[in-house]
Amino acid sequence: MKKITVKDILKMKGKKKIVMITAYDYPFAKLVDEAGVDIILVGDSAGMVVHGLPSTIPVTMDMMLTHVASVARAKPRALIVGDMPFLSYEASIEEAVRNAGLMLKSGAEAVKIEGGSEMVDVVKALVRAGIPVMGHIGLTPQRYLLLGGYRRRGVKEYEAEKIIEDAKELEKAGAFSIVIEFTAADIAEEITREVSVPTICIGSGPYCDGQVLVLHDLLGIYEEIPPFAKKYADLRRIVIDSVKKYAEEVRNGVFPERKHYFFSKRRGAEK
Ligand SMILES: Nc1nc(=O)c2c([nH]1)NC[C@@H]1CN(c3ccc(C(=O)N[C@@H](CCC(=O)O)C(=O)O)cc3)CN21
Ligand SMILES: CC(C)C(=O)C(=O)O
Ligand SMILES: [Mg+2]
Repeated sequence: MKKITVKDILKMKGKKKIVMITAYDYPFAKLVDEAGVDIILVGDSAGMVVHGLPSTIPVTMDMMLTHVASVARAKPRALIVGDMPFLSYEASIEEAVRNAGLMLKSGAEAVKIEGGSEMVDVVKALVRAGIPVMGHIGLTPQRYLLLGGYRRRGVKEYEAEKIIEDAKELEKAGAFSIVIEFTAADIAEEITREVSVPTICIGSGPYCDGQVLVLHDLLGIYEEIPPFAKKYADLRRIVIDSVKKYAEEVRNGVFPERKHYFFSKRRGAEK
C-alpha cells in the first residue's frame, strides 16, 4: 500500500478519523504498521515507558534519534513523526532547525513540538526549512513544572481562550496538524471546527479529527496509565506468564527439548 504523506493526513480532515499511536523501536513499528495506523509518533514518552525516567524532561536528542532510526528501519506505510524533546527547540530558532533537521536525517517525516503562540517563530522557521510540523497544545507534559502537574486544561474560560488562540496561531504559522492533550472536549471541538488542519486528541474527547494513545498504555505494559488511556490488552500478564513458564521448564528439565540441540560426529552427528 502507498506510503502515507503529510498531504494525505491533511486530506483526511472531516472525512476519515486519523489514527496515531506511539512506537519507539523496529519490532513495534512493524506491528502497529501492520495493524494499519495512519501515523507513528516516536514520542518522548519513550523516556517514561521505555527508559523508566520519572518524566519527559530528561529525554535527549540522542535518545530520540536512536528511537526514530529504529522505527524508520521498519519502513512503515504510516507517517513517522519525531517528537522533539525538551530543550531541543526552545533555546533558539537555529538550534530548533538543526535538531529538527537531525530528526529528518534519522528517518522522521515530520516533527512535533509542544507549545502554542509562543512557538510561532520556531514553527515558521522549521516550515521554511522544509520540515513539516505537528503542534501540541493543552497539556504539554514538558511544562508540567510550570503547569503544576499533569492537570486537565481548558476548564476555566481564560485557559480555554488561550488554547483556542494557540491552535489558530499554530495553523497560521504552518503546522500541518495539532495534538490537543487533556483539554475539555467542547474546547477541542471548537478548535476542530475552527482550524483547517486536522486535530489529533488525547484525553480531549471524540470531536477531533483523530486520536492518539501511548502504545505501552494501550497494551498494558506500563503500569501508571493516565485516566484517559484505554487498556486494550494485558501484555504484562502475557510476558510474566511466559517467562514464568520458561523458568519452570529450565528448572524441571523440560526445556530444551530434543529439537532445540544437536550432537557432534562422535555420536554420528545424529539430528
Ligand atoms: N505512559 C504515558 N502515557 C501518557 O499518555 C503520557 C505519558 N506517559 N507521559 C507524558 C504525558 C503525561 N500524561 C499524563 C500523565 C498523568 C495524568 C494524570 O494522572 N492526571 C491526573 C488528573 C488531574 C486532573 O484531572 O486535572 C490524575 O491524577 O489522574 C495525565 C496525563 C500523558 N502523557
Ligand atoms: C502522548 C503523545 C501526544 C506524546 O507526545 C508522546 O507520546 O510523547
Ligand atoms: Mg511527547
